[in-house]
Amino acid sequence: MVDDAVVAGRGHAPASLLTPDPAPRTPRDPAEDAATLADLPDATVGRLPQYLDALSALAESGRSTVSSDALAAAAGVGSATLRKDLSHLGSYGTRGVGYDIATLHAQLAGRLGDRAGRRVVIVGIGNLGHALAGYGGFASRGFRVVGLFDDAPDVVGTVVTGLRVEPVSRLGAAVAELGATIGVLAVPGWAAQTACDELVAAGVRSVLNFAPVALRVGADVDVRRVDLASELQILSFRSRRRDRATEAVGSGPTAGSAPRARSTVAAPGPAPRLVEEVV
Ligand SMILES: NC(=O)c1ccc[n+]([C@@H]2O[C@H](COP(=O)([O-])OP(=O)(O)OC[C@H]3O[C@@H](n4cnc5c(N)ncnc54)[C@H](O)[C@@H]3O)[C@@H](O)[C@H]2O)c1
Repeated sequence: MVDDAVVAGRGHAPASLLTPDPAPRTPRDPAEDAATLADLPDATVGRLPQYLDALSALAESGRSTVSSDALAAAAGVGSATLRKDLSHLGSYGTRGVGYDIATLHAQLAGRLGDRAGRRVVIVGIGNLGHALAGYGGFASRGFRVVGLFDDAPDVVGTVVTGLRVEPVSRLGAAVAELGATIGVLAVPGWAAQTACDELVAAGVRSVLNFAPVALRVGADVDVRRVDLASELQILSFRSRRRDRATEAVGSGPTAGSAPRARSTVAAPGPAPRLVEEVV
């Protein structure tokens, strides 16, 4: 039997900002809620975790309010972007005071759904599965890892961060028993489609896929793929493009009347950017 344990660990949100689980749900008008969520641009949703991290850090430093400029700087986005994002959520702050950190944190966390203590199962408990099972960042965002699954006989039955690894044949029954709504795939690429199909058959509609393959799913299933190798490739490409642009500036017609040697270091780099893209 799988223990219903919260994986403990280092958290991003200070205790004062964490909502206990199960959390009291604020009564809302479901129709209004659905409309608000549907209207929220994906790019805004993608930045909400950055705002949450920044608010947590500000709360940890003892602050109770923050200006939009300071919050934007802490989150690494432009002020106009932050104000626009928060206006989608109906958060405008108070002139001269800014935003109340605890209130805004609760509002953003609620919009992202982490007040519901959403339950996560991980399929594939190898190197990555182990690391994910012990990742404190899930718990601090209100996600509970409630089930671990694998198909290797030497892995099934072992205990990882307090949870006993179950055979994938138990997935269907266990997902229902555990109330899991999110599945994390940490299996090899060749096994990912089958494992995904098993998750979907078990009733899971949200899948975080770490395997380096594109998964085929129905329209009612949401898959997010995390691929660190691709991110490295993109960084590498951008670095090459930056170097080429620097070279072009150094050797172009506006570079001066005297012929210049091509150089990759002559031109000053762009001003440091605060924006850090989330993988
Ligand atoms: N996205 C990323 O940035 C990133 C980083 C590291 C690894 N990965 C990917 O994550 C996956 C796991 O990597 P790893 O290093 O942990 O591999 P691993 O070999 O250590 O672990 C894979 C685990 O999956 C299990 N497994 C295989 N088929 C299964 C199935 N059908 N059902 C259930 N369990 C099954 C294996 O028994 C094993 O325990 C790979 O696809 C790898 O490419 C992605």
